[in-house]
Amino acid sequence: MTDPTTTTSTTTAASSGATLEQLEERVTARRGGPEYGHDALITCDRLVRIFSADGVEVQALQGLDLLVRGGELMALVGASGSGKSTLMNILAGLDVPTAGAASVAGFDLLSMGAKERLSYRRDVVGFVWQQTARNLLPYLTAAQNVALPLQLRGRDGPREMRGRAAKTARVELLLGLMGVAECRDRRPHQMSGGQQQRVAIAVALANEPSVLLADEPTGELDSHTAEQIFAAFRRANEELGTTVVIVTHDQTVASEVRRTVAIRDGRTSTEILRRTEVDSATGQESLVAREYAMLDRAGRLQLPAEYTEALGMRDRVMLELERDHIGVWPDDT
Ligand SMILES: Nc1ncnc2c1ncn2[C@@H]1O[C@H](COP(=O)(O)OP(=O)(O)OP(=O)(O)O)[C@@H](O)[C@H]1O
Repeated sequence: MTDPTTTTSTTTAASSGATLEQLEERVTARRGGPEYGHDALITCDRLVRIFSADGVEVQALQGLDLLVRGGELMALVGASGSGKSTLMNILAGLDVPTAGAASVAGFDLLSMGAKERLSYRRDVVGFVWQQTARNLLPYLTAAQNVALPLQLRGRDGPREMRGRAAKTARVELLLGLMGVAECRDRRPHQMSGGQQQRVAIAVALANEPSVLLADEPTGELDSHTAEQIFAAFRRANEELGTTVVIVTHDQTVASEVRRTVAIRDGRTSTEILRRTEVDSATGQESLVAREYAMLDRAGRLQLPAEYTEALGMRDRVMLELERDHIGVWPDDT
């Protein structure tokens, strides 16, 4: 490895030595490449959301990039105020970003009109909120709550779902899948918090959404009940193929998914991927987790605070391009 202290210019290391023709070729090749997020179900591209309250601006999202592929079950984590709920409200179609781009299942979340937004919220995304009371209508039974979205879709829905028998069958199927079939004729106040949340997931799944969004769905529940709720999300993901995004503070939930994305100061900062590895000698399976930092489209990287603080890195760092990695050193001038 070269001694970083002798390096005078590092930012041009990647391009130094390239001829003008080679640089032009690289730019042309990049232009012809696939669009960002072309194969993703959810694409957030440099998403910005600024709130103004009493003349004060709050930048809740500061250029957030996120791609979620169809069929994923993933968790979003982050400190209070990092922008998780703001992102969920945008993905749910309840709020509109200030700038950037966001699309879900081909719907452009910035440009869609009122009518399109309504059908997006009714048919493309389902959501489950933390407050159990917010998810269900108190004067309807569990079965009636699940049937409501099907009735609201009415004539716009698929032909095979228009008859009363088909609707009843779907309600039964979803309540069964969520393990709350016995609650079908009960109103919310006659159910436990956990049962209410599982009925809420059934409601959210009624119109076969592409994406199920949940904002702290286990926040009001004890850990055993939280596990049951998480198992219900997993069943929705595995048996119905629904893409699931869960915002959670719950470490158990976050560690049970294959992908956990952390948000910091309105941007995605790190990501943990978990995969099953089989020991070639013993044949034993184990779950291996690996943490990654996010590199945004402009090449910006957020270094973990504990790393930069440990080495006293501030304002400026030195970079060195090596054959298979980039070195980062504290500025010693
Ligand atoms: N409607 C609003 N008006 C003004 N500021 C807002 C509004 N909604 C959110 N904010 C601010 O935006 C930032 C991000 O808030 P957000 O609710 O998205 O964070 P969060 O990560 O979900 O936090 P928590 O985990 O506490 O729910 C915070 O500083 C918050 O005060």
